[in-house]
Amino acid sequence: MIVTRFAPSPNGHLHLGHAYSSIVAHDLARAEGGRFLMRIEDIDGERSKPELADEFRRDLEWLGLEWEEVPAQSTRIDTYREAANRLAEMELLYPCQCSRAQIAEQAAKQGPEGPIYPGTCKCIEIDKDAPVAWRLDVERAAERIGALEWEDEVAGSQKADPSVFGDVILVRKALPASYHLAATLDDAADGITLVTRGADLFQATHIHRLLQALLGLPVPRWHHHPLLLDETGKKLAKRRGSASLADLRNAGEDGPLLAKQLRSHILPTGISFEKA
Ligand SMILES: N[C@@H](CCC(=O)O)C(=O)O
Ligand SMILES: [Zn+2]
Repeated sequence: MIVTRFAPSPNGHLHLGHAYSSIVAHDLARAEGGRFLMRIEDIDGERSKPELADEFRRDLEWLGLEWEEVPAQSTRIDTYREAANRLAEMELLYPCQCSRAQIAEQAAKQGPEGPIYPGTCKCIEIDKDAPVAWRLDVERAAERIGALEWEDEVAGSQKADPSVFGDVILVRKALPASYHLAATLDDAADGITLVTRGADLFQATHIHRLLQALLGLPVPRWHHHPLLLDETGKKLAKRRGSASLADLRNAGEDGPLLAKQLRSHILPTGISFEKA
């Protein structure tokens, strides 16, 4: 059976892009008589605002979607810690105390999400009194596992290229896990068979595929859908003034009609799909 999910982070309001994403995931599951889950990804420290989760539920309901909600990430901290310990025992993690500024200074290469960390801390003694993040030694991990592939319903078969982000952080300073570790573990625990999300997370899948191999997790398929862009050609974001679903809902807009239009790729003026 097909199981999809919508996994919003409660650090800002949902906008049209999220509406589209949740509808795509919902419909892909429903078309096959499968299950559609919502998981609140609330381990972003002070950026997580738990009260937004309730707003998200009202937004999805307003769109006319039905879902099963699985436990939020904040209830799963032990499983993240356990997985990080296993990777540490495999000697695949190393501590890093660099600041963003230091990394930008050290980096020689740019990745999809900014400077690639050059591994400077691999052999450095850590300061026991200062916060530590744990990075995956990607080259070592990839060597141990060998070549990997993954399947995207939209883009086709992919050869995993886990080095795209350099040595990613798996355990953040003062936070139990990074997005990569938490989402990969949760998708497995939730029995997700089709990971559905925006194309902005396409590259992240290379890392997730490696983590699955390292941790012996089942391998789903992926569906990375096109993003919605605003009138300036940038992806929708509340901080750039994109209307939130809560605003539209409170203004009395018709949620099911909006859902129907998004399904037919009819977008409000100024909004467009990113070209693949
Ligand atoms: N929580 C992530 C999405 C994670 C995912 O779909 O893998 C976000 O809101 O951007
Ligand atoms: Zn470092």
